Formats: sequence, structure tokens, C-alpha cells
Amino acid sequence: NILNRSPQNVYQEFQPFSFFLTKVADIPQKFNTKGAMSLKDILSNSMGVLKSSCHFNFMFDIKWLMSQYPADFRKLPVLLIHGEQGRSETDLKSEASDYANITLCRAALDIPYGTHHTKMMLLLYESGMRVVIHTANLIDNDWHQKTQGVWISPFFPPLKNSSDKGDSTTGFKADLLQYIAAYRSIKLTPWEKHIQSHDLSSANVYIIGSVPGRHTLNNKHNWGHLKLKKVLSERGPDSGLVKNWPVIGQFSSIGSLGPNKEAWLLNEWGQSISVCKSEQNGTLLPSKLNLIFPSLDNIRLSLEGYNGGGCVPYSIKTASKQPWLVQFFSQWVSEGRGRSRAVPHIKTYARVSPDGSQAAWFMVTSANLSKAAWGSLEKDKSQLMIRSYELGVLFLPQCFGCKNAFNVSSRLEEVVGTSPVFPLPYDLPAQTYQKGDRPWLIDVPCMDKPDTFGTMWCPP
Ligand SMILES: CNc1ccc(C(=O)O)c(C(=O)O)c1
Repeated sequence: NILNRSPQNVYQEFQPFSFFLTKVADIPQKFNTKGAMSLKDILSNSMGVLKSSCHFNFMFDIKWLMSQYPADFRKLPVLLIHGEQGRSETDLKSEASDYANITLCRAALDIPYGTHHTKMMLLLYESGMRVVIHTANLIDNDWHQKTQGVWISPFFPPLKNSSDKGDSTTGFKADLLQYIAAYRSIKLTPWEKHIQSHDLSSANVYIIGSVPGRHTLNNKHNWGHLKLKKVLSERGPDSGLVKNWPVIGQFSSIGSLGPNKEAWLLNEWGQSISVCKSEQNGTLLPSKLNLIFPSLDNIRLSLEGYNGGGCVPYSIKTASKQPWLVQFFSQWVSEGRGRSRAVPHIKTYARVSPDGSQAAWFMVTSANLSKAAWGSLEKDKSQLMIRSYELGVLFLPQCFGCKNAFNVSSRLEEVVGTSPVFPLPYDLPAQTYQKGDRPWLIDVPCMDKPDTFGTMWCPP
């Protein structure tokens, strides 16, 4: 009886990719019973008997967060890694002061306009640990009626002997420790020790992280789009197979990307994201780039109506500087997952076949389409400047028993035969904006077309 399945059952059923969406209220239940998890599911004792946990995130509702833990786990130690400063840090501290078991750790944000955007859970159990990398803030609204992505690691057992490295073929453990070390915070030392003392060899994804800084020399390729380029040029697809395959970017916010499509989008970010094995740089043609970003109507007709656009902060000020971007846009369509009306707060990137049946790689991350998140090259490309903390995981076919590409589908019933089908969050092929469609802009009033609730949008 599928209604009595434990979260552990739901987890087991969705292997080997372990890439879930969050449950969405008020859609047909069949879209929530397979391949979907709530925060309560992730924290449930069926996933492990918790000893302590650590949340890296951008927004926290502490009272709500604690209510997502099973009652027996609500007194266990919790470390929250945040980026709040000044008055909002004071507010977070006072909210946390009601809970003796909660400790706060502020991530340094030394470069202006950077955010602590990373969304990760470290879960220490009685007999092991898990890592969860996702896209949802720790507030009720992010887990209610939005499309969010969640990668849940295997259960990592303790190392049998401390001389073993306990890393995977993807270097997951070393890369995770390198990411955490970048915080340079003594409050994270216990978690570094937990990770060091566990066997992460079963991890089958690559870590792609960003940390604020001006990264040069040996550090330049550790982060952002240069890390993605490094992994793809070492272990990515053969150019012979994928040179005509489009890149799909899908995100919920957009930064200022420069005066034209060539400057950063195609000739910097594009050359990294489209690189193939053994290439120095990729070549991304405009016709081979699809950017899935919610249209005004995607938001207007969403389950939340215009309010759903509150987490899609693309401003008219930024958009008006880059009218050349609209040519790349496609709508958010997710009929296969029952989530066409669940506003996408998820961020994903992929290289897919023209017919949309295969992917050469897939990535879920906190990173939106911005220089702040992915980095921008400076000083004659000698340094990569990144403003924010970001974290994502990259799925490569060879880690899942596939030679060159995964079969992919957003229609979960298409679990065909032997080779595993990667569960896409959105439908392919991408559906470009129709005539009259425009991207959602958070600060532009909409007085002529009522939303799901008959309301207009009158931004403050
Ligand atoms: C300026 N702060 C944010 C901008 C965009 C996003 C997003 O993810 O779209 C978030 C977030 O929700 O973490 C914060």
C-alpha cells in the first residue's frame, strides 16, 4: 500500500540517482508519492536515528524548522550556517536563543552583494551520516507549493579503520571538506571530523561549489564555472556525441550579465558549461542554449498566484539592461511531474539531446544565472571573482552504469527496462516563450490580468 510507505521506502525506490523533488500541496497525490520528499520525510527516523544535524542555508524560520524534526529529535544539537549580518543577524540570534540546542555560525561575506546561498544538511546518525544538497530555504513557504530539488546521499557508515581515505571515485569527500574548510570557522571543526571519520566511497556525484573570493592559480578551478569546466573537460561527454546537443539552464533569479550575450553568457560561462572531454574550452552557440525561466503567466496561473513570484526576484532594473536575454527563454512546464503550477525555485543545468530523450550530464544546485554565483574572470582571466556561497551536485552517466548518456524523462512511469531513467524536474523539449510572453519581473505591477485567486500584482 503506497500510502503507508516510509520515507526510507520512497528513498530506496528512487535510486540510483537519489534526486527528489519536494512534495507539493494540492496537486494529485500520485505526483507526491514517488520521487518526492518533504523536510519531515528527510528528517524522519526511518532515514536514520539522528544524533546531531547542521543546516547551511539562506533563510531560516527556526520555530518551523524545529517542528519538522520528529519530536524525539527536537532537543538534539543543531548548527545553523547563515550569512546574516547586522540587524538581521541580531534577529536570527534572538529567534535561536529560545532553543538551547541551536548554535549559529555566520559565514564571512567579504565581497559586496554576496549571499550565503548554499542549501545543505549534514545529518549525523547513531551509526553513520548523510549529506543532503538542495534548493529550498528553511521556511514553510519554500516546502509548500514550489518545485524544489533535493539530492540525498547514500547512508555513509563510519570508516572501518582511520587509515582508509573513504573517498569516492568522484572525489566527493575531498571536495566537500575543501568547501567546508573555506568557511575557516572553528564551529565547523566537529563536522569536518565527522566527515573525515566516515566512509563516503559510495558517493556517485561530483561537488560543484562556489565560495566568495578572488580565486587564482591552483585555486582558480576549485570553484564556480571553472570547477564545472574542470570536471567536464576531464570526465565529460565526447564532443562527437554532444556537439549538437543544447545546454539547458533553469533557475529562479538572474543577475546582471553584461552588455550582450557574448560577454559573459556565451564566451565565459558558456565556454565552461559546454566543454567536452579533453577540450580546453567549449563552444556554446546561441541556438544551443535554452534558459527555462518562469514567464509572467507561469507565475500568475501558479498554485500561489502572483505571490509565487516573491521567490523569483528578477528586477526590471536588471532586465532592462539585458533585452538580448529574452531570446533564450523557455517557459516552466512540468506536466510529467505534476508541477507546471508549482513555481520553480529549483536550479538545474543539463546537456540534453535534441529530442530530449537523453542527457550527457545533469546538475542540481543553489546557483542562479549570475556572475555572483558562477564567478566572473578578471585580470586577464587570471582570477575568478565569486561573491556568494553556492553548492550543487553533478551527475555523470559513467557513475550510474551508463556509457555516454542517461535516458531522461519527466514522466516517471517511463521507467524503461534496465538502464536507469534520470527523473527530470521539467518536460522536454523546452517550450520557448510564445508571442506576448514576457519573463516574470518581481517589481512590475500586473493590473490587467488577475491571478489564480483573482488578485492583481501591486508590488510595494
Ligand atoms: C538575494 N537573495 C536571494 C536571491 C535569490 C534566491 C533564489 O534562490 O532564487 C535566494 C534564495 O531563495 O536562496 C535568495
